[in-house]
Amino acid sequence: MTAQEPARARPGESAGTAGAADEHAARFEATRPVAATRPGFSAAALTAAAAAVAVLAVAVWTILVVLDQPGPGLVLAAPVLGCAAVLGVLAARRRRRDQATAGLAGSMTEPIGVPDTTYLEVDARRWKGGWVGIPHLLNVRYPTVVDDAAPGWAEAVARAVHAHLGEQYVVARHNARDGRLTLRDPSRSPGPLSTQPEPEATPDPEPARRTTEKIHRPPPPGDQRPGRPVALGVNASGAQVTWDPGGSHGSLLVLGRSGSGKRVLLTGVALEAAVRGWPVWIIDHRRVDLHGLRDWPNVQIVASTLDDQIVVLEHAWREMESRVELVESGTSPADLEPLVVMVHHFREFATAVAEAAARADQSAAGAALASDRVTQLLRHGGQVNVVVVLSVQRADDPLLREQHRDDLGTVVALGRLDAPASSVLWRGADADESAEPVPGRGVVRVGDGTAATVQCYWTPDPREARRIGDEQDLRLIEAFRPHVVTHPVLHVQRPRARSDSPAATWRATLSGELTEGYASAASGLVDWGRARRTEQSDDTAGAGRDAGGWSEIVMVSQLEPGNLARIDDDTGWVVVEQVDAVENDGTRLRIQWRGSDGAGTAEVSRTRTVRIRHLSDGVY
Ligand SMILES: Nc1ncnc2c1ncn2[C@@H]1O[C@H](COP(=O)(O)OP(=O)(O)OP(=O)(O)O)[C@@H](O)[C@H]1O
Repeated sequence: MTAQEPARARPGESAGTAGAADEHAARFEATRPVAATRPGFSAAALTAAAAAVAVLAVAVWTILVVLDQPGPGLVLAAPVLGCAAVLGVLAARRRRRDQATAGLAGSMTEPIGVPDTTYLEVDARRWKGGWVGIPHLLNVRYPTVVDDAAPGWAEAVARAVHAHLGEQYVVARHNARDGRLTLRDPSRSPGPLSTQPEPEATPDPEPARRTTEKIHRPPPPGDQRPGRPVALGVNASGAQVTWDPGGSHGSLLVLGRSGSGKRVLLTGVALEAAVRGWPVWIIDHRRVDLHGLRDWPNVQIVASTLDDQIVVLEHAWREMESRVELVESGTSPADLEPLVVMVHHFREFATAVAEAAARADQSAAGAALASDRVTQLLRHGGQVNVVVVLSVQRADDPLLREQHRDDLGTVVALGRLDAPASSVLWRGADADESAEPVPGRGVVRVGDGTAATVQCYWTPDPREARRIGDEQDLRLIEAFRPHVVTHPVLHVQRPRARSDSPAATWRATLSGELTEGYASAASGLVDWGRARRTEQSDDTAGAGRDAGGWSEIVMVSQLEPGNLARIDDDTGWVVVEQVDAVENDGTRLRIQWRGSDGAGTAEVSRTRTVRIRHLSDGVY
């Protein structure tokens, strides 16, 4: 052990020398908790309260007897005495529970590795079974100098508690940095969450290292059952945690501060939805967070300007309304394909809409447009397969208030929550639930079910993955690329505003439409429709012909003979004739191409990106 290492405290171990033992004791001494903080009234406080109430009852009775009113005296004193008796009983139970907790702490000193129970704070909760009962949740604080890094340390503590109480416990959470361990009765763990590994779940070979490393999203199974739940991540025991968009808790709210992993989780959800063939509409309020999903097959639109975002939200709401009408006229909801509507940074978006409405002199209804639409989508969308996925940054967001709680479905809270937020979010039931501030680490809760820790899967942004060229990320992205585009790209078409006034612009925005294909004024990222139109305008005979089709960026390693590609600016658009490996160079490919000005060969890095064009046949 080096001088910097913390003392390894194991009762029963003989310290090498008296000096070392003293040093060890001194180090522990400094970590002794000042006073155990226990929630609720102490047994002494309850006893004192019982005595005070009993004295009050006797005093009331005595006064009324002196006033020659023994009957009313008895009527008044009896219930007060009853209260005193109840307080006395509670005090006695509290004392018994404190004794049981002290016994529990005693059973934990050895496996935890502290000299005695004064170094531990044991907060025992959810007592059930009999008058005193046994606690079903144990929050333990121990000194951070304890050596808790050994494999199986936390499980050994759980076993010791099991031996002491005869009730089995599992490790719900272990925060080594702050010296906190939470044990709970395993019967609480199952619930709506999938705590058993799904058949396709990839077992984590090194669970102990999960705290620090990315866990890559498992590739989609060959069998693309549309109803298959969406994987979110893994729980503390390595089992896959999933979200069922088609279930009764179909919407997903992702809560977390900046950098906690909201964008990464939303990217994963979008890819999972797209590979199932579901259309995905995205409102990306910060404009660039999810723009890597633009042009991704089945992601129909990533709206980045406020006007476009309002149109997308309006359309999602209209889509929901028309689906409701369909169901009313006899269509089975099961026949309605899921539509995933994602709003990243919902609160900022709603505030921006309210400000735009105020500038346009709109009524309160205009200002609340985003909140109202989202609330209605949350409330009714699930019944007609319009699935809402939202991200927000703050746990005190009005959306999380009590009146919306039943509509929220599945909630993933990433990172650490402060106690009041946690208590509001989990309705006080698991007020201690909060995850460590590790990116992607969170607590997930489905409806009113049990909250569980989750490490969300890492999902790369498709565009970033291509730019960086990380092999593993690129493989993952390719595994998720849908083979067939079942839902064409959409763009917003707005009527021209009658004037430049904010009110006219607002009205024009609200009557905007979502139209198939790319906008003619779109950026160079989506140039196929525009390029075709330009060529046709030169050729007057071709005017009015189909201008469908789109382009996308792919890696050179994805090029196939027959692709229409722009290998570089010199070649312009050419047809790929053959793609071969370069001898003795695994990093490059030889591409034979033919263009309008002749043919040629180019040796290009496998991971370089090129743009290819597709005709609008719906098939990649
Ligand atoms: N599941 C994850 N596994 C590993 N690393 C992650 C995970 N999620 C996020 N990260 C890391 O954290 C960084 C920030 O994540 P992300 O951009 O998703 O945060 P955010 O909550 O969307 O932030 P903001 O609110 O500022 O947009 C990522 O770039 C990545 O490095």
